Amino acid sequence: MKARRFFRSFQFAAQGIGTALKREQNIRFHFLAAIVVVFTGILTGLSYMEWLVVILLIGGMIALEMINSAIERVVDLATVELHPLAKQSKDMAAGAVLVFASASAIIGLLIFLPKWL
Ligand SMILES: Nc1ncnc2c1ncn2[C@@H]1O[C@H](COP(=O)(O)OP(=O)(O)OP(=O)(O)O)[C@@H](O)[C@H]1O
Repeated sequence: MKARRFFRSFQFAAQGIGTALKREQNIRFHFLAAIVVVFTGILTGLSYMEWLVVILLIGGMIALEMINSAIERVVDLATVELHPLAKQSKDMAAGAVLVFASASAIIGLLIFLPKWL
């Protein structure tokens, strides 16, 4: 019974990923970018620790982008009218994505650049 419940939750989560991929261009872009980064990592040759960091950043970026999309949907569901709190909520969520993306880009450069130069 518990295993069935767990499987159902897993199915819903997979549906969420499918919906995000279908409906959100940003998330498709992040998946594509992740594939490019993994191939570049294989060609460049990363250490065990560097792979751990890269995988963490890729997973974190996609997960955060999905949370951002989820927040946008909840806000749109809560109000169709313009509201300062709706704007703050959407903009903060977008800001969180920007913060993580900037940190990921800097870490990516710190990992890859020394190997290429
Ligand atoms: N209900 C609302 N009330 C006030 N401001 C809003 C509301 N909905 C969106 N905004 C603001 O308007 C701007 C543009 O929002 P818009 O809806 O175009 O994009 P988004 O919903 O943030 O993202 P996406 O384009 O990916 O759907 C953002 O600053 C957002 O915070």
